[in-house]
Amino acid sequence: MEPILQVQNLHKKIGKKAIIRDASFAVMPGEIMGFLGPNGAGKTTTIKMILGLLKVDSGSIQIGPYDGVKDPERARSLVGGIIENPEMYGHLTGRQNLQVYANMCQGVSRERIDEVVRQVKLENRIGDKVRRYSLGMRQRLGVAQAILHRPKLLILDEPTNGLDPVGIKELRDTLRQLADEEEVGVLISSHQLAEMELMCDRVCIVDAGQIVAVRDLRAERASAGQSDQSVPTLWEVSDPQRAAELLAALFPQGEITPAAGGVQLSCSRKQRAAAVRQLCESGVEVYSVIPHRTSLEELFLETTTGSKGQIQ
Ligand SMILES: Nc1ncnc2c1ncn2[C@@H]1O[C@H](COP(=O)(O)OP(=O)(O)OP(=O)(O)O)[C@@H](O)[C@H]1O
Repeated sequence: MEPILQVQNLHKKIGKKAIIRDASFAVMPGEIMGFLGPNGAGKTTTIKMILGLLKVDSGSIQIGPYDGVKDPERARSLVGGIIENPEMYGHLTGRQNLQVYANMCQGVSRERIDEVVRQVKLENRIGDKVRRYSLGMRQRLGVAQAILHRPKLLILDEPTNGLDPVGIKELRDTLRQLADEEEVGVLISSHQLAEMELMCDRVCIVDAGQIVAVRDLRAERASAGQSDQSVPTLWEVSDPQRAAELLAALFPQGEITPAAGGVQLSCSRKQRAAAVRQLCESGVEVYSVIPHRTSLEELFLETTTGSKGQIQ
């Protein structure tokens, strides 16, 4: 399968400052890709170049079969985007807003408007004036507007800003459905790491204008529980000292450290099963066994410096 977006060796200077340095990443059809980074890392600048709102200094942006730099119009016909809060007319209804936008696109029928309204689950409120909408409803109307022309790539810059948990979940469901059912590739920037961990198939972390990590969360989720890799594991037990002795006897190579309510020891799935048996047979009660996987927040903090404008 070919990527719907392929960014390669992208560079951008503003004034004398290098804002983006040699950035390369791809988004596949049907994939939700998180675009993460500290304030000032260069996310919006990259997104603006992909959307054709900012000139590229060097490097390439391929959108489907089209060259985004040399053939911007055709390339952008495949893209829908929202940068921060979508602009809407508050005195018009949701449907009228979509109609205004549809009039600027070619071939958007009334049926298509009905279809996107259903997709973003605004059927019950589409006849209300937009000034009465919650932020979450405005965001979903923004998504409806962005997908009216059936883009293959949807780009959202910080769409979860200011949304409450219900609004975030609704947006997540809408994007998941677009990715799964219509094979739309989604590039979404956000600072909400826990939310991105739930929403994204992969994440790309940018720091000081460079891509510093790409992580395949979907593959990690699929392999979780199946892989027999050794991972740091927290053992919450009735008698931590006795547990430490028993675990040390069972795994002489292992490093056992005290932890809240128990001990910590790295072990594989099979080793965990053997250890639980041993502890229980020896009269130590096991309350929980928690394998620890690196969270997105930990990866983010490890790979980013905070983009304090150190590049020139
Ligand atoms: N028009 C401009 N003139 C000068 N510097 C700019 C301009 N636009 C962006 N920058 C600088 O480029 C860097 C990257 O900004 P950008 O908005 O792309 O970051 P971001 O990752 O989207 O940050 P945030 O998470 O805060 O939105 C910042 O240092 C910013 O100050």
